[in-house]
Amino acid sequence: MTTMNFLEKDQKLSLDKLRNVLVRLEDTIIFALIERAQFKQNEIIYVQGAFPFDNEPDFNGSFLDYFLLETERIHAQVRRYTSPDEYPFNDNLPAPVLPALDFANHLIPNKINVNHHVKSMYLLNILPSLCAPGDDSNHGSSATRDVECLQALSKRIHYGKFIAEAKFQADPEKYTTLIKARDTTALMALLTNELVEERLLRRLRRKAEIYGQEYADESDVDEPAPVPSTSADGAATNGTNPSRKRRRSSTSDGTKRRIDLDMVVRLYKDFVIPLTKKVEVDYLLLRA
Ligand SMILES: O=C(O)C(=O)C[C@]1(C(=O)O)C=C[C@@H](O)C=C1
Repeated sequence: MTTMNFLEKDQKLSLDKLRNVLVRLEDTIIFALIERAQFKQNEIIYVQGAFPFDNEPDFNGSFLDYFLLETERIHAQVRRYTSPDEYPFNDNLPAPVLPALDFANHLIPNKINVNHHVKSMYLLNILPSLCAPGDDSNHGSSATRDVECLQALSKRIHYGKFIAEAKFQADPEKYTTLIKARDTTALMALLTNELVEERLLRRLRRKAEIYGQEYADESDVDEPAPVPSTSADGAATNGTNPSRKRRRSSTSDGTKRRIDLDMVVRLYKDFVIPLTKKVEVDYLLLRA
C-alpha cells in the first residue's frame, strides 16, 4: 500500500495515496481506543484544577491538559509540528532543537486547526461509551492513552486539507465556481463520496471486530479429543472442562470483545468523517 511521503519533494498529491493513509490511520485509532478501553473512565483527570502541579503554580488545566502540554512540548522540540500533517493542541510550544527538514509544500498557507473540536468530541462523545464508569487509579496510564487517541484522531481529521487540495486540483473549475459563490452546501455535496464512506464504515467494523477480539490461548480452548476423567465426587465425566467452555463462550458468538463495534462505527460516522469534511470545506474556502 503506497502512502504519501512529505519528504519526497517531487511526489504529487494523489487521492489514492491519501486514502491509503486514512486506511492505515484506522488501525492506529482502533488500537489506541482499545488501549484506553482497558481502564475506567477516571473522570478526575479531566477536571480543571483537580491536581496541583507544584512546578507550574499558574497552571489551572486538568491532569490530561498537563500531560498533553508536556507531551507536546517535547514533541515540538523534536520538530513533530514542523511536519505538514501534524497539528498540536496547544499554542506557544518551544521551537525545535533539531535542524529543520525540507518538506514538500502541497497546501496553500492556512491556519486551520480543529483540535478544540477533536478534544471535546473525544471527551464528551467517545470516552463515556469507550470506558466503564468509575475510577481505578490508573490516571497516568489513562492520560497516556488519551494523548495517543487524540493525536491519531487529530492527524486523521487534518488530512482533510490534503484531500481537499487533491480534489481541487482534479477539478479546479467546478470547485472555484462554488468557492467564489461561498456555497458551502454545494461544496460539501461535491466533495462527498458516499460509496467511499460506506466502504470505510464496513471495513472499520470488521477491523474493530478482528483487532478487538481477545486472543484465546491454547489452554483456553477445548481439547479436540476428550479424555475420560473423574470428577471431584468420583463420577466419570466426558473429559470437557466446563470452566474452559464458559471462558470461550463469554459472548453470544463465542468471543470476547475489548471494544464495542457499534461505538467505533458511530465515532467515525458521527464525528470523524463529518469533522474531516469540515476541514475540507474550511480549506477550500481559502483556496479561491
Ligand atoms: O476519501 C475522500 O474522498 C474523503 O474526502 C475522505 C472522507 C472521510 O472522511 O473518510 C470524507 C468525505 C468523503 O465522502 C469520503 C471520505
